[in-house]
Amino acid sequence: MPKFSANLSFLYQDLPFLDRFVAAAKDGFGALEYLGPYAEPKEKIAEALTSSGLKQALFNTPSGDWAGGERGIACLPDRVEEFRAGVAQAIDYATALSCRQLNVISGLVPAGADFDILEEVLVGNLKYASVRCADAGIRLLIEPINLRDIPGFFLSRTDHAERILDRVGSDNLYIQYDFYHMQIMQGDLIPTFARLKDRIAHVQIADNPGRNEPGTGEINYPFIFAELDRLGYDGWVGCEYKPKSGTSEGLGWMNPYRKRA
Ligand SMILES: O=C(O)[C@H](O)C(=O)CO
Ligand SMILES: [Mg+2]
Repeated sequence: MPKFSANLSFLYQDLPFLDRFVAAAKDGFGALEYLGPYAEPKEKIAEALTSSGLKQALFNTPSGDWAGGERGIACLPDRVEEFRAGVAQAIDYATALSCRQLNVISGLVPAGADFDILEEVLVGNLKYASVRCADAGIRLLIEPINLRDIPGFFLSRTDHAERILDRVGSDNLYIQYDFYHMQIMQGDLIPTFARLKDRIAHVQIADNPGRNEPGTGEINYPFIFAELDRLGYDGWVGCEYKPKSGTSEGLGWMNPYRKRA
């Protein structure tokens, strides 16, 4: 049976951030995730997590000026120091929240930049971060993201993610496989997942087009959930979608997967 994690950067947007924790628990999620916890002190987040009774599945390492349009800094040559300081901050928060996974957002390709140099920087940063995370008992992940939603994003395909993993050469670096992004970029969702399953530590879902709830578009999620079970995936399934009309109201798709008392 799939285990669902509520992505609080997408769900419960009508509630203040820390109130989303209990709302997710009430709706039957087992864990939560979000872009980053850094706007709040870690003690406050730990308290909200404890009150909710949920697990912290994952969050991203600091990803630059998100509101200003940045989408990660890990491939940017002039941001290496900032990236590495961010890894320390992320590990500090993750340790306080008993969170065992951190995701790295690669960054946008700057105009005129040399792609090989950016890849070199990303590989160096991931070598550094995968060791720091391993020391703290945390898995490090990278996520390919579709180029329609984020034009110019550095990492958009699984074959590129595989090459990065090979080049980093760490047994503590994994792929975050977001079915929505991969439907847009590649299709062939389950064969690709099956081939890469030992390298995938976290999956995320949303339907396409629209990035709304499962069942609102072209992706056959009942089939995907059954395949995740059949293939022995036992990680969290991150619900990273834009609810069409209210988070709780739109959770009907989850009913077949709720544990029966
Ligand atoms: O947007 C996504 O798919 C991500 O998972 C993310 O964390 C930021 O872009
Ligand atoms: Mg995602």
